[in-house]
Amino acid sequence: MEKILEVKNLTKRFKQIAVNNISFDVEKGNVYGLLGPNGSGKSTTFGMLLSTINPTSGSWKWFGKDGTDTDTLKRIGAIIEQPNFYPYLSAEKNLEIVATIKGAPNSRIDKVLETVNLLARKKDAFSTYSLGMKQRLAIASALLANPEVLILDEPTNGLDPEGIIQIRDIINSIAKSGTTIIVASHLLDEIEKICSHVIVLKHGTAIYSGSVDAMSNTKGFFELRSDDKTLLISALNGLNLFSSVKEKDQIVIAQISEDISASELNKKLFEKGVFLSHLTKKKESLETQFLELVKQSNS
Ligand SMILES: Nc1ncnc2c1ncn2[C@@H]1O[C@H](COP(=O)(O)OP(=O)(O)OP(=O)(O)O)[C@@H](O)[C@H]1O
Repeated sequence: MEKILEVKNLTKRFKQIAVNNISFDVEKGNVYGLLGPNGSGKSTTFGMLLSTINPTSGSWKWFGKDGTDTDTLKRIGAIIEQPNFYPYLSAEKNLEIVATIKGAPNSRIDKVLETVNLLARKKDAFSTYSLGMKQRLAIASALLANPEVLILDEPTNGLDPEGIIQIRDIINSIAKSGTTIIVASHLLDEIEKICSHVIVLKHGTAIYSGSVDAMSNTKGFFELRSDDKTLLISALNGLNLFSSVKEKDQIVIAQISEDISASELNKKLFEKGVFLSHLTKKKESLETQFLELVKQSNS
């Protein structure tokens, strides 16, 4: 798989450490999330990768080339802060100005407005746009020069639920067209819905880097109940299928280490003389696993 970005031991220290020795790769065609609470170093990371903040140490390559020069920047569409559009000009006229600055052809304007669902409103003044429409226009503007990578910093900040869904759908459709996307967010739900890969930042340190699927890749657990709890627990322990067997509020919880279906387990327990009054197979939500990950990094 072609590498778009390779980051090695990137560090930024202001008075305090903002980004602490992070390394990750971005492969072509995927959507990467930089996930972390406010102040965890997301914007600083983008700033360094876009050459607006000097790193303290570390290195990176865009498209196999060291650092970020002007040629590289032409291949990247980024929205780090709300761009300044002229309020009294239409979306179309604003994009004409951006197209001239970026050297993009005006023929791209309708195409990018269509991508962000603003084509029908292109003649309207920017000042009449809702916050969600303004954000969508910013995305259109970043797409004008047909970038290979799109970088978005908290793209749904301040938007209502409908606006959030619209932005999310647009990001998903841009990703489907093959553009690599790196998006920073403090919202786990957003990352889960948009991204294939995630780098979790905490106080500037990457505490997880990998696929979103792998982050949620536990086999889950069974909840079981039986009149003879002692026999149930000893039978479960004897099966060697579980990493732990615990009791919680009259329910026995068995963390699965070897894949097994509920019906297979029921049969095995029945053979050992255990009669179940309750059996369900569950999986922790990504949120629970995320909190577990953050907790582990504290210890
Ligand atoms: N110019 C600066 N001077 C001093 N400290 C800074 C500067 N920029 C950022 N920081 C600090 O670096 C840390 C990381 O900030 P950063 O903005 O990168 O985090 P973030 O995850 O993007 O959060 P947010 O979403 O709130 O912007 C914070 O402690 C912040 O106060």
